[in-house]
Amino acid sequence: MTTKTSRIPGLHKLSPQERLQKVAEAAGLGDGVLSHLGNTGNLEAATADSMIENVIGTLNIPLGIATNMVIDGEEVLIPMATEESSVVAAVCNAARQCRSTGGFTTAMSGSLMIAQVQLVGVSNPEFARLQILEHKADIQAICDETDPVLVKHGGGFRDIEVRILEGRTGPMVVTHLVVDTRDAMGANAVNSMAEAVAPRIAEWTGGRTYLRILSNLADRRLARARATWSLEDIGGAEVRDGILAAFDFADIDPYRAATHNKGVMNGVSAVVLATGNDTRAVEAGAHAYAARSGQYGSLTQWEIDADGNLTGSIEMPLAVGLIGGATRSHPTARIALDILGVETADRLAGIIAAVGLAQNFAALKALATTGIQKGHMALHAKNIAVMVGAVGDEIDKVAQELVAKGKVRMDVAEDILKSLRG
Ligand SMILES: CC(C)(COP(=O)([O-])OP(=O)([O-])OC[C@H]1O[C@@H](n2cnc3c(N)ncnc32)[C@H](O)[C@@H]1OP(=O)([O-])[O-])[C@@H](O)C(=O)NCCC(=O)NCCSC(=O)C[C@@](C)(O)CC(=O)[O-]
Ligand SMILES: NC(=O)C1=CN([C@@H]2O[C@H](COP(=O)(O)OP(=O)(O)OC[C@H]3O[C@@H](n4cnc5c(N)ncnc54)[C@H](OP(=O)(O)O)[C@@H]3O)[C@@H](O)[C@H]2O)C=CC1
Repeated sequence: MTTKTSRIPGLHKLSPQERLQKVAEAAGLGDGVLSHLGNTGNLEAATADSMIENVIGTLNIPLGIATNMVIDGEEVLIPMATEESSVVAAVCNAARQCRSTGGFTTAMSGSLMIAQVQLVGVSNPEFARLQILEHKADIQAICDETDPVLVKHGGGFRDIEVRILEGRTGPMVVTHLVVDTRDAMGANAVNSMAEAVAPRIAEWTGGRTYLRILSNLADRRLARARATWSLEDIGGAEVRDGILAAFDFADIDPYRAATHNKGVMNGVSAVVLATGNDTRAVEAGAHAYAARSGQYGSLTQWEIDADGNLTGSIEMPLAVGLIGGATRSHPTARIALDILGVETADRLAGIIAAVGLAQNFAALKALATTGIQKGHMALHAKNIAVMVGAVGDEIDKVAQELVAKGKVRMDVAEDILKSLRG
């Protein structure tokens, strides 16, 4: 299927239905595709159209529930939106194995976001730095006037820090506005503040300001979670030592650390997405934080306690909100937040950190024992069955036979389906 032309002037001015017609003409889509995209499920086309641009439909991702989680002494059901099999099961599995020790304990470093204002064109950056710091009270007043609603909710300006960076184009003086954004992720609030403060910084220093935007390295908004897995619950010292060796590997090798942290993010991104938060913001923050020492490493830490049990901990930036973004506008995200029963963004961040830790435990345990394929592929078998065209009852039948044969492959699935259909 080739597209006739990608130049469709004014597409954005049409309704989703009209756009779909235009795209169908340009891309040569059939009636089946039109009715498929026309059915937007539980996200109404009008709502979707108010969320992003040039909407022609919606993409449904499964929403699963992870069970067994006890977080800060409370039982919590975790909604997870993901396209990947075994991710939800892995969290259930890890959480089940630390219930006897009380589950997960979480904490937040605060709900502080950083906005950066880049100043260039000053020949005396050290001098400019002090000029900016002297205006802390003015900066506070500008920031708080910019978002009185945030101030009413107990947030607002907290501090500034000014850094001097040596760039290829010359020195730059970078002002960090540290803002408490309470229950919002806070991008819009801090971006507005940075834009309001920037002309004044230029005025005070005689330089020129360019970028005025938040930093996704939200290291003043760290979520922390920890848990203990007893030797009895995990299956003995050999399993523990395998998990420790896996962690050691991740912490010294970026090739392994990337995969290790991908496992953590399987859980983190699934809850971030389910609650209508910004997955890219959280992912960028997580990976930048993992590389903060100069070498990319593990987001989690694994150790042995005085009794020989396995302890795990995680610390990562988690800029998520209960207000703003799609958290309120997407009806399913609102329901996900209700299922979690969270009342503050801090609580949501702590839960997400706990899910990341659980996810990492399950993956490392599988990797250090049976290997990832056994559990993961058994659950992926249904996907394979669908890929080869199984429908209805056939899906379970094909999947079960794939697992029984120990060969979860498309060619094998095709053969099984053929013989099922006689
Ligand atoms: C897959 C399991 C859970 C099987 O694990 P198992 O021990 O064979 O399962 P089980 O049948 O003995 O059940 C144990 C518990 O697991 C849960 N469980 C079990 N099955 C289900 C299911 N269908 N749906 C929901 N929950 C399930 C459930 O809590 C269950 O307890 P129960 O409720 O029965 O009392 C295990 O092998 C596992 O945790 N594997 C890890 C899977 C994983 O990490 N998947 C992510 C995708 S791979 C990846 O992207 C990341 C990676 C691996 O590359 C990261 C890295 O390298 O670090
Ligand atoms: N680099 C990045 O990560 C960027 C991300 N984004 C996007 O920004 C969005 C998130 O922006 P965000 O600023 O959180 O959302 P919003 O601006 O939609 O909502 C936050 C605002 O809600 C109001 N508010 C009401 N009650 C509260 C409360 N209890 N706590 C805090 N604020 C409250 C505040 O004031 P008021 O009513 O006055 O607004 C606050 O500024 C996401 O969609 C993200 O994708 C955008 C740009 C860059």
